[in-house]
Amino acid sequence: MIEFKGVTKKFGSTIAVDNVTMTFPKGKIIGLLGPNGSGKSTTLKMIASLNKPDQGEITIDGKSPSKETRETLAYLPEIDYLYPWMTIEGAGKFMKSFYDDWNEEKFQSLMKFLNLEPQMIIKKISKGMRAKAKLLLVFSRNAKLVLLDEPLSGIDIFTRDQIIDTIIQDYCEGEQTIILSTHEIHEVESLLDYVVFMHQGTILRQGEAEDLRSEENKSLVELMKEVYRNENI
Ligand SMILES: Nc1ncnc2c1ncn2[C@@H]1O[C@H](COP(=O)(O)OP(=O)(O)OP(=O)(O)O)[C@@H](O)[C@H]1O
Repeated sequence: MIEFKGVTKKFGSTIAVDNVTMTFPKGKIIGLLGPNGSGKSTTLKMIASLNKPDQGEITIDGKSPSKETRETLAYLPEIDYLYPWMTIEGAGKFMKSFYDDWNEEKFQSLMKFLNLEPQMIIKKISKGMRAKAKLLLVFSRNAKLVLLDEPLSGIDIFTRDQIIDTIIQDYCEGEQTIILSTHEIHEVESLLDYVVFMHQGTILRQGEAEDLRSEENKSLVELMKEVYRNENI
């Protein structure tokens, strides 16, 4: 379980996350949803211990984000962080040297599933392939907590389906927690157990996807449109 208590993060005069108190439940696929600039990436970076809150406290199973918690989580950043000169296989070896939870068997089978080749060089492959390579490196670890920042951004619909299939392929409900940020909820609606709607650094609404759907008698896409319409977005 990840808890935020009065968490604020500022960049100069911009308040990226504004006094947020909330809980991300364990063992679920959680959608962190919201328009551009609502604070999704900053939230994920603070969980990944890449940014520190200016105020408040974050705990992951009772521990503050640190080098130790970072080693047990897998984080897919929005940016292209892969070394351009590396091959897919080389990138795998690189990650393997860092993480004890690396699963070589999973790496090999997922590489085939994603139609990636060991000798492909990162700088020579397409953007969609690089997105798949990033996902390959994240899901080749047996991490209990997976943070995916905009995994579908700029990816064509065929590759999107493959990425969604990868996310659910080995997902073990109750054991692994996946938090994924996106503003493209229609693509991931069927995947999500739990949703958090963010806007201007605050949480507008959160809850079990099923409960929200039945309470409101609406799909999450319709609900999201309504939530943000009320905020005049
Ligand atoms: N390193 C930074 N320096 C300055 N401002 C930042 C930095 N990171 C985020 N911000 C600002 O904080 C606010 C929240 O940004 P954040 O990237 O968390 O939002 P987001 O919901 O992930 O947006 P997007 O969907 O566009 O990725 C924005 O106004 C952004 O410009």
